[in-house]
Amino acid sequence: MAPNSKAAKACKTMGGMGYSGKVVKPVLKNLLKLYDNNWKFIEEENYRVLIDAIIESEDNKVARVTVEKKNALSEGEPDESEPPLKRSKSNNQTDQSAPSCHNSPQNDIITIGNMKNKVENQARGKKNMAESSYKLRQDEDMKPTVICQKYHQDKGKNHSSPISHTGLEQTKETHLLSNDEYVSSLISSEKRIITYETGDHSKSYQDLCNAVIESVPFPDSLPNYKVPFVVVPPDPPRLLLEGGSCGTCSDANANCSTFPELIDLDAEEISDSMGKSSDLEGHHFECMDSEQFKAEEEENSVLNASKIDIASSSRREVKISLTYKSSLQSHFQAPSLESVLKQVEEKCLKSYKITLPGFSMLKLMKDMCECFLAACTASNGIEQGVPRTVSKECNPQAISVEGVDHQLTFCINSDILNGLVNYRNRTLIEVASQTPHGLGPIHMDLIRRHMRNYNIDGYGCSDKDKKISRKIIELDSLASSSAGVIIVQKQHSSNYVQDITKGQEAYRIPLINEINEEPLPTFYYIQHNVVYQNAYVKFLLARMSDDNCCSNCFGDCLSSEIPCACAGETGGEFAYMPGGLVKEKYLESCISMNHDPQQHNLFYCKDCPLERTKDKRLSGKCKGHLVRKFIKECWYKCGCSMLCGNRVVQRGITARLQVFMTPGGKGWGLRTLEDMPKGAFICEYVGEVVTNTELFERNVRNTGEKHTYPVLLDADWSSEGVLKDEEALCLDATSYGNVARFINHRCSDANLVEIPVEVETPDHHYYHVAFFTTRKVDALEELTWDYGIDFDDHSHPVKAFKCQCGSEFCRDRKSKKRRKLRL
Ligand SMILES: C[S@@+](CC[C@H](N)C(=O)[O-])C[C@H]1O[C@@H](n2cnc3c(N)ncnc32)[C@H](O)[C@@H]1O
Repeated sequence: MAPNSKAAKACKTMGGMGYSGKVVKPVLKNLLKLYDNNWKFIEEENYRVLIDAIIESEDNKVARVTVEKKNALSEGEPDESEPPLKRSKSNNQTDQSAPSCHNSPQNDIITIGNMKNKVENQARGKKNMAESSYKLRQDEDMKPTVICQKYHQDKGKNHSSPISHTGLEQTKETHLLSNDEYVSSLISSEKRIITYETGDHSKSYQDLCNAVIESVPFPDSLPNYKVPFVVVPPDPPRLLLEGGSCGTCSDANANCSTFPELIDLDAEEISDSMGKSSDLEGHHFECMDSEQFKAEEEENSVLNASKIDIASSSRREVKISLTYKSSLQSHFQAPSLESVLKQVEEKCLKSYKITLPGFSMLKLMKDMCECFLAACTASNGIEQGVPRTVSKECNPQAISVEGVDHQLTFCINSDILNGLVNYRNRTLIEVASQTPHGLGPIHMDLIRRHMRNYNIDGYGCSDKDKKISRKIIELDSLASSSAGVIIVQKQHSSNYVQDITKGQEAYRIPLINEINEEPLPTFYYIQHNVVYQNAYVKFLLARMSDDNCCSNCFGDCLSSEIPCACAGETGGEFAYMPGGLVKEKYLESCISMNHDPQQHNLFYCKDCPLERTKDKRLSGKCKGHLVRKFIKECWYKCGCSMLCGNRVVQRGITARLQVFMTPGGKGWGLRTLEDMPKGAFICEYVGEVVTNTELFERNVRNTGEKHTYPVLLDADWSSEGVLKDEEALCLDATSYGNVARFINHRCSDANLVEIPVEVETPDHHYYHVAFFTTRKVDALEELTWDYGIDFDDHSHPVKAFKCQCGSEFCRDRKSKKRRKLRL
């Protein structure tokens, strides 16, 4: 279309919205100048940029009138009521949360501990953890995670993504400025700005960089420069999906259909993000020079906060802008980017004792960009065909989640459902009479996923229940694109917790109990292992030789043709496929180790610490320890990026999980809310790293508990010969743990297998226990792993539980017999 007709069309469209040509033309002219006559940016999303600019220009007019009036008033004119200001694009916005990874004998896993005085232990544990390599957060994050009904009152509390972990309030405006040509072109293609306040730097840095060793705090105070510096990543990160802008996609059709998944924001968050991001976009598209910026800074000198702005574009660029605002900025001079980076580097090196030889502020910023993109696109899911993103276009009215009762609104064909849907003799769905506008396939997809995540699956676990659930889920696929009926579903649950992680994981992990009145579990949710006092886990950089890491790599190691040094552990070949799934042959060998340990390399120690711990007086015969296969992931010291496909476990949980009360007497269990392919990472087993001796003492101290949560790390025994009791390490998730503590046991045909993952230590004394799927797992299936319990071994001081796994290969003969008799 010729430019003139484009302009005429724009004016006509704006005219339809009540803006006269007189108002539209100057704004349009400015925009064309700003965007280098690139109509694409102006036209997209039905002239959204133009509308925003018009509103802004109108606001400015009103503001000018107000100022003039005030001036006139101060000169003695009579007071008149001020005209109400229209919504301002750049100011008075509220917070927006960013959207944002045995086998053998019973000895391999000890399930003997009991925790009687949990609260006492938590307090004690907390106190004693001063020497931990990972410092536990001594603040509200450390309050027990799943406690009592108080948690339900936390509704509306912002859910923080890994990036926006701080969950801090925002100040009311944001500036991204640069005179740089490249930056201005970047600005013009921006689609999203997310603003974080940099109040709690250590936390946000820790989360952003996923630092696995000691947390390196983010610079406490950013340099007092008014013009923010902008970091432009040299190449678009390779793991991103073609055409995907992350976060808020301004082009709903283009992007949301590519990334149909919606992160569960509650109503408040959604409405905040709706309002905020559109405003931010409009604001950030402006490219101001330092003078303008200065003027605006002074205008807003009431604000005294530092902020980090992160923006991504449809061209898959990420921009980070750090702004420090101060009211005392009279003699401002813009520094060069290099000098700023240099100063910050020096500050980091000095103040935070960062001794990494290759530390660079620029790299840190790049990592931030990559983390941001990773969080937005959750590449793991993308690779598995379950793309995820947060979209503000996703019809905010459609989803609202509030405390105990959450409500979903979705669209199904009125021909199919009319009236009520009953489920288990109760009304599950009522048909309301509103007609939704424009609920298309994108929304349907979102809704379908939400239905899965939130409600229907919570109503039972039998196959029959599942079928009904699925049937209801399927109904939405029959929906017509626009005509339909809004179905309002309410779920009243006696025991429901929105997120047991309290925002620590990338996705919420809800807990639901529809079975009984079992009290909610009490423990501290932690995302990473913490080292208890006596456990010897020293993460020394010096021990990590260059042979152990790929310092020359850049980006995603898995995509390079020649595997890097990290693949050395798995015979020069990476254990992961490019999408992050464990390779078939590798997975199969880990599964077969568990099924048939005798066929594998077993190490028998002469004086088995495990047997010793069972009974101090007797030195029982070692039952053998598996010489395990390890996955080595690229590490902190490696040159590759945070998005590297060889950092699957480090990136944390990306699967949609739910803790639920099992119907078969196993207590709480964990299930997936989405189909998972074979070889997919589910979660790490996280807990306190304690010595075998400490675990034994804990068990003695705390008897009578129904459920226990320890796991033994025994992989080093073959390499170092006999380990002393105090050296053999265990993970105890009883008081401090993550979601893996809810995974129940299943004999032999469990759908998860544990694989040891080496991250920060080259020996196998300490490592990460990661769970991967042994086969394709359907949504709503309970996740299980084989604890390796020998139910015939009665020498153990604590009796093994009566296995209710229901597997045809159940090793608990008594349980099997009992079940048969019942049948
Ligand atoms: C790591 S916890 C698993 C979560 C636990 N169900 C809960 O409610 O917290 C291990 C405990 O769960 C129970 N459990 C796990 N698998 C079981 C099974 N197959 N049969 C019976 N109880 C089981 C046992 O009490 C065991 O000590």
